[in-house]
Amino acid sequence: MKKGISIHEVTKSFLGTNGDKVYALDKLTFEPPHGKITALIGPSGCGKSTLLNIIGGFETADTGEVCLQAMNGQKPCMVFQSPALFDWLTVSQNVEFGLKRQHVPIKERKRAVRQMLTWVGLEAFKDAYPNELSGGMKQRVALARVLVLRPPMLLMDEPFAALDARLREKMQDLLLTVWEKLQLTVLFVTHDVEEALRISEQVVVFTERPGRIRASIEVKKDKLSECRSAIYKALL
Ligand SMILES: Nc1ncnc2c1ncn2[C@@H]1O[C@H](COP(=O)(O)OP(=O)(O)OP(=O)(O)O)[C@@H](O)[C@H]1O
Repeated sequence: MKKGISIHEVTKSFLGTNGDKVYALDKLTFEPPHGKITALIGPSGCGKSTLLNIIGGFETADTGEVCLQAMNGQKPCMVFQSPALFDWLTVSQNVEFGLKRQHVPIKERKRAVRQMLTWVGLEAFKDAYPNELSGGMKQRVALARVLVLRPPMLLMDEPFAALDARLREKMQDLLLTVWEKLQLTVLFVTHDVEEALRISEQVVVFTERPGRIRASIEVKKDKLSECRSAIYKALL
């Protein structure tokens, strides 16, 4: 069976303040490469978050289809710009939460949480509460909390946009390290061309609203300046 995700002619509208329909996406079709990181970039309001919300099951498309093949019934997981942790739970309890809900046996749960906290470098903070953590640390907990569920696909909506430049780079490195271990399919919304070039193997540039795909650019690490120019050209 074919693996991965395909998005076919997805259209989505919302009701505007004057009662008219506002089209966020218009017959959007694309197939993100399986097991790779794809960056989605485009003008503000062109429907990038709407697309992630439809894939994640938080919104429904008016028409069109999103096919999630060979995911064994598992759902994609989403990471937002603001980490939204459970403030009353410790770091390890936050990471454990989803596994507990899935009734994963306690021994297995603890082992998975320990491993994930090591991956994101938060072992020393396992008993801390979210309000004791910096923004970057909270985002690492948010990442650990979804990765521990071993999702086949990760949807990331400007996850590092609120962090300062140095921390953002550290988080990008962390994402790449984790991605190398898990090889999951990632859709990553960003406004930052350099971030897209650094983390992804493909950059999809959207048109103005209603969002369609203007260009799909393969990132070749030995030809970064050509890729950069192609992205800026598509964004014009
Ligand atoms: N729940 C909603 N109700 C009404 N309009 C909405 C809703 N969600 C999104 N929209 C509208 O749909 C359009 C696309 O929004 P969306 O958030 O998907 O864009 P985006 O590309 O992610 O934008 P940004 O880059 O600024 O985050 C916008 O015009 C937005 O105002």
